[in-house]
Parts: sequence; structure tokens; C-alpha cells
Amino acid sequence: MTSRPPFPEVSALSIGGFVRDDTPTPEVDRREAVLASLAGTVRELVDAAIRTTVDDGEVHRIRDDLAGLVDRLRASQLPGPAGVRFNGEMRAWNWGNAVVGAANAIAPPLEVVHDASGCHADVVLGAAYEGPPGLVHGGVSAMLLDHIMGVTASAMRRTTFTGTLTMRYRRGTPLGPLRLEASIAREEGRKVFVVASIADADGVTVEADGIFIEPAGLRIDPQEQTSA
Ligand SMILES: CCCCCCCCCCCC(=O)SCCNC(=O)CCNC(=O)[C@H](O)C(C)(C)COP(=O)(O)OP(=O)(O)OC[C@H]1O[C@@H](n2cnc3c(N)ncnc32)[C@H](O)[C@@H]1OP(=O)(O)O
Repeated sequence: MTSRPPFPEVSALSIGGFVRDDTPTPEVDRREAVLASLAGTVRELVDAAIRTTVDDGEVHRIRDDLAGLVDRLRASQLPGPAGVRFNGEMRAWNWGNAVVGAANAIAPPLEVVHDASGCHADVVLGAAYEGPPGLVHGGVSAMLLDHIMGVTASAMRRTTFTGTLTMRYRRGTPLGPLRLEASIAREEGRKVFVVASIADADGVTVEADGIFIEPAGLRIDPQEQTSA
């Protein structure tokens, strides 16, 4: 088993936990595609494990096979979580992120699209996201909205963290195809006020509003941005 690290050494520069990593973009894209294909199959595995009706002996044999696969993946591991990295071209990657991480089978994953009014995402949630029977778990709805609202507040030009998030569950959100939308309502200094929703084919099921804050230590001076 080779122990060659997949990436060159990370350079020393790190801002607020965001790690500068000068891996060339084509190499990031290549590795991301490889990990995403693994995560896709693991996601299938999670759904299959929830819904399987095969007999107990077969479940035990599959468990043992999977334990062997876990050992193979453990042969070379990061010392901690995947974190958030970016290179000199501002290609960023957060492969372990709970909502969008390319390598994270727990992430649906959400594919966030920036549009004229903010962001939207179309997603299909299956059995792994169930809370009440046939419905999306309320915490999952909050997690997905939190993420798309944070991306909307960050607007590809700053980093914001969730300060306050308020949810209104108007009716149950059915598992299946859903649309998330988010937009900025207003801004006050480092505070960005964001509104968002989840809808199924019959309309909105969940509404949210939140205050996202650009931490003082991560703030990019607008003067510097315009003079650059
Ligand atoms: C690939 C790349 C992807 C990168 C992009 C990925 C986006 C992903 C988005 C995911 C979102 C998340 O899950 S983020 C993770 C969950 N959130 C967190 O862990 C945040 C934890 N909290 C913090 O770090 C901090 O408390 C902050 C940053 C929220 C605020 O700290 P601060 O910067 O020191 O704020 P401070 O100076 O005290 O206050 C500034 C102003 O904000 C107000 N303020 C302060 N805290 C709050 C608050 N919780 N709720 C409301 N308002 C608040 C103050 O009253 C003040 O208003 P005024 O006096 O000026 O009027």
C-alpha cells in the first residue's frame, strides 16, 4: 500500500482555520472527482442499509465485508477533519462539509447555485434524512438552510458565520425533490440578514431568517478590495 500523500505540502499561510494549499486546480478537481465517486457509492450504501430486508446472516456477512473496506481506507488518513482549503486561484474545497462536502456521504450533497437574487439548490432527500414518517427531519432542514443562507450571506466575497437562525416549520416537508432558496434582506455593518425557504411541489414548507456575521478577524477591508 502506497503512503504517498495525495497533495504537496501545505504552505504555512492559514487564515482563521482556512488553509492556504497550493495544490494546482486541475489536481484538486481530479482528486475531488475521485472522492465524490466514492461518497456517491457510500451514500447508496447508507440508503441500502436503511431499507434492506435481507436476512440476518446476509447482514452479518455484508458487515464483515464492509469492515475490510474500512480498514483499506484507514491505511492512509488525515490526522483530523478535512477542513477548508483554498489555492492561489481562490479555488476552495471543503470535502468534509456536512452539507456540500464532495467526500462526505452524509451530505446530500447540496449543489448551491448563485443567481440574481441570492442562491438556490435543488435536492432530493431520501430515507437517510427522515424524521417524522416520510418527512424530512427538522434538524436536517435547519442544517441545509443554514448552509445555503451562509453561502448567500458570504456572496463569494467574504466569510460569514451563523449568529442567529430562526425556523418556521409551516407543514411537514416530504422526502423527495425539494427546492431551497435564499436571499439577502439587508446588511448592517458586519451583520447580514438573510431569508430562505424550502419548498416542495405544493409550495413552501419551511421558512427561515438568520443573522450572519462577518467575524472581525476575517473581515476584508472594502477599501483594500477596491484598491487591489
Ligand atoms: C469552500 C468555502 C466555503 C465557505 C463558506 C461556507 C459557508 C457555510 C455556512 C455555514 C454556516 C455555519 O454553519 S457557521 C457555524 C455556526 N456558527 C458559529 O459557529 C458561530 C459562532 N459564533 C461566533 O463565531 C461569533 O459569536 C460571531 C462570529 C457570530 C460574532 O462574533 P464577533 O465578530 O466577535 O461579533 P461582535 O463583534 O460581538 O458583534 C458584531 C455585531 O453582531 C452582533 N452579534 C454578535 N453575535 C450575534 C449573534 N449570535 N446573533 C446576532 N447578532 C450577533 C452584535 O450585537 C454586533 O452588532 P452591532 O453592535 O454591530 O449592531
